[in-house]
Amino acid sequence: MAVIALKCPSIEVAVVDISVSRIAAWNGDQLPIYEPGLDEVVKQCRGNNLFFSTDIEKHVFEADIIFVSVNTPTKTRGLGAGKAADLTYWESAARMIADVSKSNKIVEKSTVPVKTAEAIEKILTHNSRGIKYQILSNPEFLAEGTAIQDLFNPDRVLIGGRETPEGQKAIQALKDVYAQWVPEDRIISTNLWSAELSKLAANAFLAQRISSVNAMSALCEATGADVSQVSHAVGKDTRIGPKFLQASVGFGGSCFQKDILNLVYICECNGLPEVANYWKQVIKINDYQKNRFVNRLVSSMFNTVSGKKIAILGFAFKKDTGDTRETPAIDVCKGLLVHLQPMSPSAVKKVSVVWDAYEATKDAHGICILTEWDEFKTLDYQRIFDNMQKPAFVFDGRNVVNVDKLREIGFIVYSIGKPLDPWLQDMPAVA
Ligand SMILES: NC(=O)c1ccc[n+]([C@@H]2O[C@H](COP(=O)([O-])OP(=O)(O)OC[C@H]3O[C@@H](n4cnc5c(N)ncnc54)[C@H](O)[C@@H]3O)[C@@H](O)[C@H]2O)c1
Ligand SMILES: O=c1ccn([C@@H]2O[C@H](COP(=O)(O)OP(=O)(O)O[C@H]3O[C@H](CO)[C@@H](O)[C@H](O)[C@H]3O)[C@@H](O)[C@H]2O)c(=O)[nH]1
Repeated sequence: MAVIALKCPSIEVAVVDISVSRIAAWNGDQLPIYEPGLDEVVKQCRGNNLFFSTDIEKHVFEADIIFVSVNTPTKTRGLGAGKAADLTYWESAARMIADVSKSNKIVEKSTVPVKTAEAIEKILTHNSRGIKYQILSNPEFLAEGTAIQDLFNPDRVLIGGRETPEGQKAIQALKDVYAQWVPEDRIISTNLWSAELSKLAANAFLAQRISSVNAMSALCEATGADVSQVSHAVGKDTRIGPKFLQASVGFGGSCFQKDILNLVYICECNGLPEVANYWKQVIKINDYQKNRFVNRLVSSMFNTVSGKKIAILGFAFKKDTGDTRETPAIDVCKGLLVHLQPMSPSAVKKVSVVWDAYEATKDAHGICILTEWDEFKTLDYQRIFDNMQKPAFVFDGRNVVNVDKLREIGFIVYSIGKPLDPWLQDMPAVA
């Protein structure tokens, strides 16, 4: 919304939220999320044509187009628990819109199950005060850490709407907003269901690439191949392409797992268990990869981490974001705590957080790199080695360190999908 405000000075953008603390932060000096370039955009527009408020009804009443971007987490209870998207927030927003809005254009910005627009349409129509609503699906494709660049220069903007004259008119109104900075040939319009499904499909395809390369990384370790070389060679095929082939400890973030589970649930509900199982494997391999990493670590360290200090470098789910939702680091840390013997309720207290990598690694037995922050590429590893217990281990879950250099210093190094350190060769790493 901040980028729309920046690119469309004639449009007034009001961002409203039920969270008082978040809105206060958006109006303050320290924005509630870290995202490169966002501060500049917000500070340039705020108070001019970009406003943050908790006065939801007032702004919804005044708006010509309403974007609904509420959270759609995985349901934790009841029908579809653990898979289906929880549309509670969406439904509550729709009911409020029906009560106060005078505009007919409602845009689905949140990632939602296919056919949500139909459900929303029903809520709105049954509560309408004479307005004939047009629901548009305009899913968001930005990635955290590169959000501003992604929004400035999107691969595509997708707008789905009804194939009626009124639907087409609404699509055109939203197209006119994006056309102020996005080339027209990148603004795609489809029917509603294609737009909703394309968002889930895109995330499933992206996550599938990561699970594919991660599955290869296990085979690389078993055979002596190097996953970076394999990715490079495979990605050179223009039909495959080089992006999203970086082996890792597993994908994280608030979107991939949630959206694939949602896709799986939709497949099951539509009587397509084979298709559901196909996509489930993407998540299973991701879980396998995180387990495999923990097992490698424990088995290398004489099969126990009790009484040991493990330094975790990086906790965010990727670099250049402060977001830790569904980060693989959570599962790795939990996995390590499970290996503590005896397991006690105080195990979680054995975790402490510090700012500095040198402090974290001091007297540690092992290091896990779980986020690919640039900082970790240029640390003084000799200094770190000198201050650690011996043998000193590095488990690189992001393939950021120079393995040869670290081995020269004296570290035992495990790097995902790379030829194994002799120390690890005879040790089991089954998940
Ligand atoms: N985070 C991303 O990078 C990203 C990218 C693409 C799509 N999405 C999708 O966008 C949606 C939102 O994701 P997010 O990461 O911003 O979630 P979030 O939980 O960080 O933010 C959602 C906000 O909605 C507010 N909210 C909930 N109900 C409300 C209501 N009735 N009225 C007003 N405000 C309400 C919450 O207070 C919260 O601040 C999800 O569907 C997600 O899948 C997110
Ligand atoms: O080659 C790769 C690329 C990514 N990742 C990991 O995959 C996760 C997701 O990364 P990324 O997709 O870059 O970030 P997100 O912000 O989760 O963005 C995804 O999810 C958003 C929310 O739906 C979509 O809008 C984006 O298009 C989609 O890329 C992170 O843990 C990355 O470390 C890898 O392990 N290897």
